Amino acid sequence: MQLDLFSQGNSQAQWVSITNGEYLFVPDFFNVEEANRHFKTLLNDVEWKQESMSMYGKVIPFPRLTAWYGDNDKPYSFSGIILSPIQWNEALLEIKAKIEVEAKTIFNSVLLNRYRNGNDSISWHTDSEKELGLNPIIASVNFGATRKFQLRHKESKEKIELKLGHGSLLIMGGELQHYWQHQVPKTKKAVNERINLTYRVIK
Ligand SMILES: O=C(O)CCC(=O)C(=O)O
Ligand SMILES: [Fe+2]
Repeated sequence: MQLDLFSQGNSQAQWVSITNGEYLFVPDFFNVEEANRHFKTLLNDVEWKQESMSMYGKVIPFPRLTAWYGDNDKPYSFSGIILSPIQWNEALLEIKAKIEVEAKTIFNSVLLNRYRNGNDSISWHTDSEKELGLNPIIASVNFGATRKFQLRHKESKEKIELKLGHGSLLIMGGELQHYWQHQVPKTKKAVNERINLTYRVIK
């Protein structure tokens, strides 16, 4: 098969077509030195918060730390909470510039999740808030521990599992957010911290 290098980003990864969506996975998008540097910087420099949500009159802390950065001040609603972005820092802009080439998309915000151990997780959901528009491109960057990322088709219940490791990039596109839910399940294995960044375009 002939690769059309000019129609691609800077890696040679291929988009994978699935029923009702597509994704591109680049396991070593950042080399180890870059990934180590970003991981350390993000652990220290990001204003990590313990957010919580109210359900049936109870306050339930999210099983992870979060932060929301971006270049506009449109508030963003997520899992029942409203987040206002903090202005970009240097590390987040450096990562943004690199993934924009691959995604052929200019992002204006990023949601960060910090999974402190195997007990931290994110349960089944779609990234289909109306601020993201139709068929959003979402670029997910991973540093630190490898965790399972699962996709599940809403109708057929088909499952796809990826292991998102240190320095990897996963871009989701097409109709994927409308037809597939995703999660990072808890694990009983001893796992170190992991940081995930999902770059998004808020309309
Ligand atoms: O941590 C991950 O890989 C996924 C995070 C996620 O799905 C989200 O922030 O919406
Ligand atoms: Fe998500």
